[in-house]
Amino acid sequence: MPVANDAPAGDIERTDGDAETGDLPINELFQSLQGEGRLAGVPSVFVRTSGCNLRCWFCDSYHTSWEPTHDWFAVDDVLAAIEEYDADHVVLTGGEPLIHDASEDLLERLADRGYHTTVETNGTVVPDAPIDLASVSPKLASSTPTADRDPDGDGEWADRHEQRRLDVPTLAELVETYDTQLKFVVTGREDMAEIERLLERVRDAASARVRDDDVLLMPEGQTRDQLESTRETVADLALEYGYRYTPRLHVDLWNDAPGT
Ligand SMILES: C[S@@+](CC[C@H](N)C(=O)[O-])C[C@H]1O[C@@H](n2cnc3c(N)ncnc32)[C@H](O)[C@@H]1O
Ligand SMILES: Nc1nc2[nH]cc(C(=O)O)c2c(=O)[nH]1
Ligand code: SF4
Ligand SMILES: [Mg+2]
Repeated sequence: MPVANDAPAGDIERTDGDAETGDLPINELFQSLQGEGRLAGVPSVFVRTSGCNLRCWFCDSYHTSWEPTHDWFAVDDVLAAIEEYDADHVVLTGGEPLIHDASEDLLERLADRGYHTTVETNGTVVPDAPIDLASVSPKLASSTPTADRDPDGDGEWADRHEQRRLDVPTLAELVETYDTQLKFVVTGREDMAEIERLLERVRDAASARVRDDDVLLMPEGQTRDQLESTRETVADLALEYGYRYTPRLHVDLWNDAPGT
């Protein structure tokens, strides 16, 4: 049973800190099954930081990007909350977790304690920290919040999002530094040309190999109903192009319930 409001995160002491104190803005902390990627199905503790440098129109974590909410917690208290669960795997996500320096501290200390760490990231920042699986989700043109798709306004974020969303040298460095999966949110066949082009550029720029096996296509959709209309198309594209398909297991199981 996924844990939401009664999670230990609700019990850990709130600090009045800010970024300069080394604290982290935490939106939620809960246990669930990893729903996406190579480790789908593995029980994991999720730490969701708040704040993002991008604004995907489809963001399923609206309260970490478009309208961020959080409390500030000392890294010690985040660790204590994680340790209350019987889990070996920790997933650091957001928002964009790597825009916070304190994420590096958290990752170091999780590694010291023997946890397997996955970081869910948009691939625009290279951290200086140990990570077991970098789960990188580069953002395609179809993610840009143009005026007709902006959930919050009139396309004010479109230019900034467009300028920041892809950074090939950063993606290449992530691939070289970490065991990496590249997990693309796919809205339809139109996305494939950009994925192919981007992979070619990353493969040219990186000294490490990117196998087709490390490339995952994930259907866009925040709810079961939305996935109903994208998953088969995306599965067919994975077969056609020879990439991996990843489900969104948590959405299949619990729809869009918080803390899952
Ligand atoms: C909320 S993001 C947080 C981590 C990081 N900011 C990123 O985008 O990778 C977590 C994962 O959810 C994916 N995601 C967000 N909204 C989605 C949607 N509507 N459908 C499918 N995947 C989505 C992201 O691409 C990413 O892989
Ligand atoms: N169960 C579950 N698996 C996930 N994998 C990546 C997630 C994320 O939001 O980063 C996520 C999430 O929110 N829930
Ligand atoms: S990069 Fe991640 S957290 Fe940021 S808006 Fe896109 S999906 Fe949401
Ligand atoms: Mg999620």
